[in-house]
Amino acid sequence: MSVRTQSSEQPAEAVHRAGFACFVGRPNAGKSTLTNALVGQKVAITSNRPQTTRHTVRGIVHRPDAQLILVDTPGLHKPRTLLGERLNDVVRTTWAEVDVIGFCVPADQKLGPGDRFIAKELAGIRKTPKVAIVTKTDLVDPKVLAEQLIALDQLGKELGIEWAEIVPVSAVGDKQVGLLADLLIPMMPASPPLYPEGDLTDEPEQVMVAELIREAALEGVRDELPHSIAVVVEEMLPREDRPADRPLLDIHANLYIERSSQKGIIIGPKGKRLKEVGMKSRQQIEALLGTPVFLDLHVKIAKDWQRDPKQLRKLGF
Ligand SMILES: Nc1nc2c(ncn2[C@@H]2O[C@H](COP(=O)(O)OP(=O)(O)OP(=O)(O)O)[C@@H](O)[C@H]2O)c(=O)[nH]1
Repeated sequence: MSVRTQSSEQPAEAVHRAGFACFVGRPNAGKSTLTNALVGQKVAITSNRPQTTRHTVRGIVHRPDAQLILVDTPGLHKPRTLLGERLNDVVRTTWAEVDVIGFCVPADQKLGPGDRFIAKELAGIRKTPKVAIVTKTDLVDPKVLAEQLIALDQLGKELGIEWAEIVPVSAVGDKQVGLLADLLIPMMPASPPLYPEGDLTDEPEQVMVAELIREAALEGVRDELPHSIAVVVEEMLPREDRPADRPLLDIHANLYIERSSQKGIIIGPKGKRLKEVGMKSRQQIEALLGTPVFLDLHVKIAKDWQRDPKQLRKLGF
């Protein structure tokens, strides 16, 4: 077993490389946080609750000799609803298309049935190289980390997966994140840059804005409304008749819930909660887009949207 540490030397390469990598792992494994750390900016929303990520968000790591495009997929899980099935399809399609798959396992939790379920699926995808990544190494001592690295190595042998690398990282502690990029880049095909320099994501702005609103809306009510919130940005338009040095972007968004009984929770007493959601997400959107924003946010009921194909399509799934 070879485990990578910072001291490993990488041979210099003259050829430009560009390609796609995706991180997989059970919910809460730290995939979104790792994507953000690699890209150096918040592109995927994170939370301490599983299954936050619904959209395939790409982050782009730029190097003089390479572009590494990260595809952040939702966690693969046993489907209970139509939404669950769709999400799993998205995950498998992504796996078949990328140049390398990073299998993420948190250092602070023993390998469990959830990890095995995903690893077994991975074993079935023969062509794509796989890298095992132990995340959140800042949470454990070296002994526990070593045990986790060995467990991953053994899991690979048991299932017939040959890990191209086994890499421990801490996205929060910024340990070995750069090294991970160094290891993934040589696995990319020789290719000119696929995105303009400086682009960090190709996710449409409206989707990222919707995700920021959803993240703010979920805060504090996850227990009551675990997966019942969807957000659609209906319109984003620069306000007319504004002087060039004082632009304002008008954003109209709808926040969908499944039942009228959930409305009170989202809006809060005298609309206080919704106001806070609006204020908080507006600040994040302004930081993301670099322009002042007027956010017009409405709560709507889309009855049982997670089970209804028509509604799912409308909400972008
Ligand atoms: N201490 C520590 N916590 C981390 C690290 N990486 C992620 N976390 C935390 O772990 C939780 C889950 O992280 P996410 O990045 O949202 O996990 P995910 O795998 O994308 O989760 P899903 O979207 O549910 O699939 C969050 O509370 C993170 O702050 C790390 O390197 N160290």
